[in-house]
Amino acid sequence: MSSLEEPLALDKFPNLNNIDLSRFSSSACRPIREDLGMGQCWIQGRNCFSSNSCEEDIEVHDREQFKWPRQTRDSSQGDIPHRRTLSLGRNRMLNGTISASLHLSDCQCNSCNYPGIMPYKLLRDMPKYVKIVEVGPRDGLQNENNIVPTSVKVEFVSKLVASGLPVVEATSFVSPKWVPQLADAADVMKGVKSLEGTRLPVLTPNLKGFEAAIAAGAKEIAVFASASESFSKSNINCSIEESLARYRAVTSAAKKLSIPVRGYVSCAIGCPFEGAIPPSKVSYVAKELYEMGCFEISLADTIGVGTPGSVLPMLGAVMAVVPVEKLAVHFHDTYGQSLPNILVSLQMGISTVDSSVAGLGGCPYAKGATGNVATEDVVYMLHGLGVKTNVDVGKLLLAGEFISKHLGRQSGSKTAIALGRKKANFC
Ligand SMILES: CC(C)(COP(=O)([O-])OP(=O)([O-])OC[C@H]1O[C@@H](n2cnc3c(N)ncnc32)[C@H](O)[C@@H]1OP(=O)([O-])[O-])[C@@H](O)C(=O)NCCC(=O)NCCSC(=O)C[C@@](C)(O)CC(=O)[O-]
Repeated sequence: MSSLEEPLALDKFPNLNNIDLSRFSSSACRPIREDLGMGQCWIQGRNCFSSNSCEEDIEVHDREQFKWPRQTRDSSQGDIPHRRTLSLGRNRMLNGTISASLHLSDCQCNSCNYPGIMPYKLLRDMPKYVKIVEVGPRDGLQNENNIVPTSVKVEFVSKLVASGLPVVEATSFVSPKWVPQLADAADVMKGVKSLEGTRLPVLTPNLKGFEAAIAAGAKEIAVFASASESFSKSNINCSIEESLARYRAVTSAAKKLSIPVRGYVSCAIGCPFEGAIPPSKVSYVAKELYEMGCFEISLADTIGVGTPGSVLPMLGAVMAVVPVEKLAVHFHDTYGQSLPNILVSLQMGISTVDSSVAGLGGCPYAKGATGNVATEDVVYMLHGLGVKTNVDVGKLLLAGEFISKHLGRQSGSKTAIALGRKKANFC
């Protein structure tokens, strides 16, 4: 049996912490100081002594004016136990696009210009912890043709909570005429409100929804605007400006009750009606939501058309107006681009990721969009990178298995399918 076919114990996910990255480096550039004749090179370090001095390069970069503010993380301000320092990274705007040039230690001198530097360059800025916002019970079930019984929804949320997910979006207080799948929101809240250890926000499109959510026991809510006029009209029957006015009323009512409000920006990359959405439109809506009091802004690729090439400029534009530690990303997997998009988002400093167990999801008002990126796949990637999530993978798989069984179809998570196959082989 080859090593790839051997069962991978859940606590033994491939982890970059266990990989000796130095084996990727050229013998001429080792992770220790060496006199190489031409000078000295220290692959991890900030120093390079040679006639083509790296220190000169570093000084030049240090003096560069950043075109958008590079926010530093402060673990005392939030739940992200990770501190990022400016000395480890920089971003540059070149010809209107983002150059994610991650390290001051990138060395252009003759003796250091080796591909071996890449693993450090790309992975050193990874957050130590990523907060996963599970949206399956809301984004997932809002798009199902068959209405899922309330008792199944309650058990589904309970299983997700048991897996250690820090946030599970439980349901939506929207018009039942618009989304009949979630018409039982108040009953779902009744069933889950005693669950402890996980935040259980709900979506509210207006004051009516907010009041109903609070009456049902919600302790946290989310509002959802769009960067596309046409999608705003289609999804919530009003213009972007009208929606922002509604959300100001909601955030102001929430503030009086000390209810935290999360804000979504839908169509952050593309719109099913308008096509590509300019980053400036996304940053405008994100800034408005942030300024009205949303504690976190989730940037949603509603129809899943983004690639790292379009996600980076969008993030760059938003990071100019909203601190990076207040941002989350929300990818649908229509073109299979979610994981690379998440990876570049982490490299840009984002450490909150929305996902949906079993890859459930989609918006009834965004035709052609498929499910969200599967939580199992995100967790597998993060754990593989050595990033903590506090999620128990075994229990997460059980939650995914539970809902997939109920819906009568295979999970949309590649990780769940692969690990399920392994389990079956060894039973
Ligand atoms: C916003 C509205 C209500 C406007 O809908 P409207 O028809 O313009 O509303 P209205 O104010 O004219 O009221 C019409 C009726 O709806 C009732 N109503 C009004 N508000 C509520 C409420 N909150 N809860 C329950 N009922 C409500 C209201 O009382 C009235 O009842 P009637 O007098 O006819 O009996 C409607 O368009 C709606 O509910 N839209 C929600 C659509 C939705 O949930 N879409 C999916 C979620 S967003 C999403 O998926 C994107 C996201 C977040 O996942 C990120 C991403 O991937 O992009």
